[in-house]
Amino acid sequence: MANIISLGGLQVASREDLGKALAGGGCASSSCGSAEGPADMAPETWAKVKDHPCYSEEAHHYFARMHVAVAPACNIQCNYCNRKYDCANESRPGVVSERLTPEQAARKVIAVAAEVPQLSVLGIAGPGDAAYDWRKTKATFDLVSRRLPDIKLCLSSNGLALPDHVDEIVAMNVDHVTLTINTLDPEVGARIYPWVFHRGRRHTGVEGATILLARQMQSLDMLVARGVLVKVNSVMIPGINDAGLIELNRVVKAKGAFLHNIMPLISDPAHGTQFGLTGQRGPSAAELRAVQEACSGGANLMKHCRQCRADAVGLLGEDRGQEFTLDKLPEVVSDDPEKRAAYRDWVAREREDRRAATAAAQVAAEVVEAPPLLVAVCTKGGGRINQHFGHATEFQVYEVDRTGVRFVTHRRADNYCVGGHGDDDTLAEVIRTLDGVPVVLCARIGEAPRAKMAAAGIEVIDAYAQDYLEPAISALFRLRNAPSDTGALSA
Ligand SMILES: C[S@@+](CC[C@H](N)C(=O)[O-])C[C@H]1O[C@@H](n2cnc3c(N)ncnc32)[C@H](O)[C@@H]1O
Ligand code: SF4
Repeated sequence: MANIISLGGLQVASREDLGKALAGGGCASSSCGSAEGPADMAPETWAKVKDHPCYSEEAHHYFARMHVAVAPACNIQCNYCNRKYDCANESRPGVVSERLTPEQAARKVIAVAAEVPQLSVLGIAGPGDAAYDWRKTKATFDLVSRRLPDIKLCLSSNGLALPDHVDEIVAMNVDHVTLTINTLDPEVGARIYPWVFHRGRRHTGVEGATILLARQMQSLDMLVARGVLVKVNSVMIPGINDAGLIELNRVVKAKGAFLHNIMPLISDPAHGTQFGLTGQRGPSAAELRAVQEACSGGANLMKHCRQCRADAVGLLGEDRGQEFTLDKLPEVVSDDPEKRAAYRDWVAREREDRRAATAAAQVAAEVVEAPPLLVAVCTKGGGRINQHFGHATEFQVYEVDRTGVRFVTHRRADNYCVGGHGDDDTLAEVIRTLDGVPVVLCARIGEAPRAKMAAAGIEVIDAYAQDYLEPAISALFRLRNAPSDTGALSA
């Protein structure tokens, strides 16, 4: 088993086989395109983010992250958070199946790294606060970095305790930190944070929110000054902090944040949070998108966040955490860095091909005069249309026009197909999920669900099976809007 590589259910014996298995068709490997990253990003920054699934949308098609639940304690209370330590079935931040000691966590990371060659990042995102529960965070990072020096370390914090540990964070080579900052206004903060605990005292209301905000700004400044890439998370809470998010985006950009992740409040009475119990709703997809669009020109936005659990394992959008619970870990774990190195090598060549194919398709699409089109794709990784429609638990939505193909968002849907049989209720849920998206690209679909989708006004196309996402979407756009004299690709 030492050389087996698995990706999204595929198991292959070598890097070459992995390429073939994922590619099916599409481009052959070549060395065209540029490995330097996006034109507007310094090469040294690209080197830090190119394999980080949260910091690069492109990377999230190839690389996996894992969180270990070593930091249960928290120094503030957020009205949207209820941490659960033994919960297997809720998929939201702050929830884990089991808390781990640093030693258990290190054993788990080594076991996952040996099984999942896509693993590139270890994050500590609670379930409490990684900077407040610092001793355990640091012990875990120390153990893991000694055994797995190629795995990037990152952490997530509300910022209150973080200034006390910035120098240790830098010394440990943690070059990605997520700070949650929900508002610049302490009056608004008082409606989100009932209390904060700082320097041995509990502070409530505007006083607590003022202390928290000052420490968050200090954390951001200190991290940026030391060259750490900062992602700012903001939870969008309609009627409470939404009006201030555009200004917040402007300010964190001015202070040097690398990314801003405006994410929807998850609120359900069953979660037992204060907001869930008082009926505070989360934003609709349209409300979230409107704020994100209004932020254009400000800090770059992360739009591919899956708001994962504090013990998530795998590619974003898949959670393999239950495969790696403590009871399933071998007593003695050994690493296989060769497998990860081979995988990264393969990804580098794949990315070159994908970029070259995207650039060629873009040139062809530039002639088209047509309004933008939204296209959903079914993918299980690798940047390709390689998933059966009935196996998709989420759809990735792109917008295409003559200027190019842009990732917009993902939309979750229940898996309607179990054992090859469609279920009408779940198909109806998929149709609701895809509201406003007229086309889906997938690897395969049965005739019955295709007809039902068509009756709902959504065309599902499997003619681009195994192709890279962007070139396929460009080709479709061109086909739909082909100038009459040029003809078009056929789908
Ligand atoms: C569980 S926290 C752990 C890290 C740290 N304590 C913090 O708050 O940044 C991870 C992220 O989940 C977010 N989060 C927690 N509960 C949420 C909810 N109900 N809806 C949306 N985001 C939530 C937090 O705001 C934070 O950005
Ligand atoms: S700071 Fe993080 S862990 Fe603490 S209550 Fe808020 S969301 Fe939960």
